[in-house]
Amino acid sequence: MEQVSRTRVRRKYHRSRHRFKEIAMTETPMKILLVEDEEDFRDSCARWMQRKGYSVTGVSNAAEALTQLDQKTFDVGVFDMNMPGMSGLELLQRIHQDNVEIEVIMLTGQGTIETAVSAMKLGACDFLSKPCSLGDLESVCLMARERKELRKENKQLKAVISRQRPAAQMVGESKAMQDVMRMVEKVAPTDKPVLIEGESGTGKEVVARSIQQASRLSDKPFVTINCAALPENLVESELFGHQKGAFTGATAEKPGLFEIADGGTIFIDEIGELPLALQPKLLRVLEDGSMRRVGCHRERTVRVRVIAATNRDLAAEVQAGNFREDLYYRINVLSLVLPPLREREGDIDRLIDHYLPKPWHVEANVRTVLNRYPWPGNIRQLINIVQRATILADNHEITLDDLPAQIIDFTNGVSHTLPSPPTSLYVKENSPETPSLEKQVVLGEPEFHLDDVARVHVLEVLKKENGNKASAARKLGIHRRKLYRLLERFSEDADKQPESVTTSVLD
Ligand SMILES: Nc1ncnc2c1ncn2[C@@H]1O[C@H](COP(=O)(O)OP(=O)(O)OP(=O)(O)O)[C@@H](O)[C@H]1O
Repeated sequence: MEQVSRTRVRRKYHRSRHRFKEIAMTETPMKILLVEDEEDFRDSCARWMQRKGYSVTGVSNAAEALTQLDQKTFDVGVFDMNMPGMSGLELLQRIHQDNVEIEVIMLTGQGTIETAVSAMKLGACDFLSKPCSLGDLESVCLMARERKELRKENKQLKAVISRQRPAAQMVGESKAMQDVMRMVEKVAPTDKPVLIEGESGTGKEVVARSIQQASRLSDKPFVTINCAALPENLVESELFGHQKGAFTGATAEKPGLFEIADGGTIFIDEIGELPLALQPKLLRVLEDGSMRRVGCHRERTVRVRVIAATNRDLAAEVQAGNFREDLYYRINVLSLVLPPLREREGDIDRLIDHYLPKPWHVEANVRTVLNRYPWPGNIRQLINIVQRATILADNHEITLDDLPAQIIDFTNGVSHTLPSPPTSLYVKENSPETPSLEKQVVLGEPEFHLDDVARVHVLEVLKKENGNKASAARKLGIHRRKLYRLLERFSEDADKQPESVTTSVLD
């Protein structure tokens, strides 16, 4: 037994010696609790480990060990099996009961299989038969410490994953939403990729979560990534992970979201923003589950269900050469199109009631106004307006005064002449005489363009934030990059407009 144990330790030691040395040098010094009643062995062992740069606390019995464990945290405990009073095994049992986070190595005098097996059953991560070389002891301590780090990382990842999984409640009884809910039920049980299309704020992520929760992978990880929220160069390492040293700043290896989601679901939001150069890599993982971390040659295989979302017209992006056609067909096996809020009859009131805290009330005329507004920012915008109103209003009653000017003005223009949203809106040139942007919305033209409503709203918010794009993006509930893109688009549109229809805020 002794021989087997030593050979095993040596083999592991030589295999990973180099790696452990690296860890030992780069991380905080390993903290070891050495519980050993033989004073000579304890002292020489502690001195040797300290010389190696580890922090060692040596005690002679289990009671002292428990006192130390009460006061400090340790990475690794080295417990002698046979000690007067409480044995090493009993000490191990005790710390197991108390949920102390420490990896334990048992030192056995006799080296019998039985004692080693009982120690492992009680949660020890390794054992060594005495007498043992200090080199072997160091090696098993380093392995134990690595195990502790991995456990910690695993816990953290699980915490991240569960935090990302709040209950997804889909409110909506309109015909349009009932159709969506039926589709969710249909697509959920398959493992096929799903593409969710819809304007910003229509609930694409909520629908993705509902699909995951109704699928057989509901108890497996659900991880999300928003391609628009990350700089291009980070998207790859977030999705696929990286090796240590793969790029400047990659100080440690890191698993990607595909590995974290292995066995579960990944939700790729704003997939239309995925850099073209990365698209073949996503295609591969969709085709056969194979992928490589950035900077690593080793191929890994994962099984992950992909749900993607976009608020762009992906088919048009394919036409424009911004999105690969083969990837488009791969992710578009099952697709769902979310209707904008203005097309969900009856849902605005339901959503107001859902997001309005008790005991708040909304005056009837406020509901009328909110039902007429076209909601370019969809449900997200409606939630913001409701929350804003509850901050401004008194006596738990929301009145017209508590709504933003752009919403009131919009409805004022239509209330007595048009029963539904106006047929056209556009922005006039901004001159010293012209009133605020929201007042420049001109109604009654032959066509209704939602883009123009969005432009007025976005520019108004930007103006209110004194041109500060970061805070305007926060106010709008969109990412800064999205705001830049919108401004770019508005600017292009403005170039195409007759000269009198430009927006000076863009300049
Ligand atoms: N059917 C719904 N019922 C209740 N709340 C909803 C519903 N759909 C969306 N929401 C809420 O609206 C907000 C926006 O939803 P979500 O983030 O899913 O939209 P999105 O389409 O993914 O937006 P983006 O394209 O900007 O990422 C969230 O707060 C979400 O909880």
